[in-house]
Amino acid sequence: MNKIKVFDTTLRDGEQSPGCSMNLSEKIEMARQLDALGVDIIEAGFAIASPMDFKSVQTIAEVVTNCKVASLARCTKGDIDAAWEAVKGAKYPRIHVFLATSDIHMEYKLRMTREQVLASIAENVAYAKSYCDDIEFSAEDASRSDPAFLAKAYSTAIAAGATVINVPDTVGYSTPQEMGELISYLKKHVEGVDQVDISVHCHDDLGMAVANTLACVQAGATQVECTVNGIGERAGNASLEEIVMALKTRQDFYQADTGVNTRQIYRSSKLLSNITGVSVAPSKSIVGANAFAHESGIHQHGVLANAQTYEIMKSTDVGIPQNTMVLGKHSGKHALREKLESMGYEVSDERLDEIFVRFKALADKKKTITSSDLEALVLNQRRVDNVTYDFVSHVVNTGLDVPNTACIKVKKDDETIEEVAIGTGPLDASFKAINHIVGMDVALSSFSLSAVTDGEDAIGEATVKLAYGDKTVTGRGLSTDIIESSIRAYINGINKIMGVQ
Ligand SMILES: CC(=O)SCCNC(=O)CCNC(=O)[C@H](O)C(C)(C)COP(=O)(O)OP(=O)(O)OC[C@H]1O[C@@H](n2cnc3c(N)ncnc32)[C@H](O)[C@@H]1OP(=O)(O)O
Ligand SMILES: CC(C)C(=O)C(=O)O
Repeated sequence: MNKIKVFDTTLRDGEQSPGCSMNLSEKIEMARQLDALGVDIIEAGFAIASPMDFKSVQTIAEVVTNCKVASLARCTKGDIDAAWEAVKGAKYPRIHVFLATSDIHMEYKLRMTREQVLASIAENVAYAKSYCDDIEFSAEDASRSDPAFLAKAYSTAIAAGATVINVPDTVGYSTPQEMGELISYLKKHVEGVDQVDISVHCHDDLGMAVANTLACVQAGATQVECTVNGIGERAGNASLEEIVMALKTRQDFYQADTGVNTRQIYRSSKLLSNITGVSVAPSKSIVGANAFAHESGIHQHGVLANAQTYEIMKSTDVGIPQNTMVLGKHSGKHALREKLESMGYEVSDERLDEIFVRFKALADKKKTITSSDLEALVLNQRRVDNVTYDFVSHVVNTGLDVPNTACIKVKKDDETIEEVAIGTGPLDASFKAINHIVGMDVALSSFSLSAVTDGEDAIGEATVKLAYGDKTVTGRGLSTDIIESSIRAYINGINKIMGVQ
């Protein structure tokens, strides 16, 4: 089994992501979490970039106890001095020196010839080495560089003292096959390559950062550079959680693993989202809200029988306490029964069928059904067990300066009865129409409405007190539509009066 070192650059490349800037205390909190996560190296920042960046690299170097702490530096003495000043207090300091090697970067950005670039690498890597044993050299835009020249650049860096050579796909241009082939090529053509770690740093512009990273591992890379939640410049960096879990889950294929404590993955992801205010997409691999959630009935049935039917990882392995069964319009009876039982409701098959019908009707209106929705459904089902009148539909016309009218349709036995009434408001009109249907002069003595579940599509519960002769009953109704829940409550009350009679 090959041990792959994890170089986390959430606090440097990750922070270069627009909207992901962190202040000093946030960076320290995140660094402590990365330490607990068990990454091998934390790139804490780019010390020359600003006094705050310098201070955060310096403080992180002091507080982190297990991992190496690196600072980025251009090939300039000033950058390297700042990087060393910032990391020198670390238990295991590293200076990360970089210079671009692609023709386009050298010509337009650096305005340097190939010879000048090689000379700068030799000089600056040696200068960094005069401070620190552990030196990483990155050839920026390596994947778009001439491979022969790239090999020379890395050979020069190793000769000057580099202990890690990093191969960035800076603009996320490469394919997995190309990246794998590049690593194989460098293993053959870089002098001294056997004495150093080969690292890979991929960006996600074409959505291939993780695939590219894994292809490099297959080809012999021994360090992977990545960020929590995949944050980073433009479309982001390779995501730490995806690489780590791919290696763990497919050890049979990659024959490699990391030293990351995967149970800290979810906590790290959450902390970063809380700090930056940038949340991950629900469908994001490993840490997205839906990564271990099942809504469709066929999948839920499978998972209840054996989680491995639809889960290739255990949620607990990434620190998510359990997988979730989301009840919604695609769910089936197996999951509904399981949920009801977990809430303490033992239901017969017949009763489950009844609840299931109402559940599906509600799920068509509401995106997800929560425990309190379900509770409301079950309890309401009990209340209407002895039904005389069954609500079918309503049409209400209401507005300012127009007559409020309601047309209510109910079922009694096999007969459908419909009545129209005018009232002072939509509910008064509806209740009058119901009174016409049942042929009784029932009086409404009180009415209240409350939300029993949360969110935009919350269920409203209407409660009515109805008086008829010497009888007073309470009726309740539930719906995401408050007029419907009021009508249901009124009909529920009427049914109770009929029951008492
Ligand atoms: C691929 C990557 O992620 S690389 C890291 C990118 N991250 C960042 O840039 C974030 C932090 N950066 C900064 O705060 C600023 O860019 C600083 C402080 C580093 C430099 O700021 P400035 O001095 O104003 O330069 P500016 O950013 O405008 O331009 C970059 C300069 O660095 C030079 N440069 C770029 N890379 C390197 C390198 N590896 N080695 C030496 N010089 C380099 C450029 O040629 C340019 O030089 P010039 O000023 O002589 O034209
Ligand atoms: C500095 C290097 C490693 C980098 O961030 C890149 O090339 O993307």
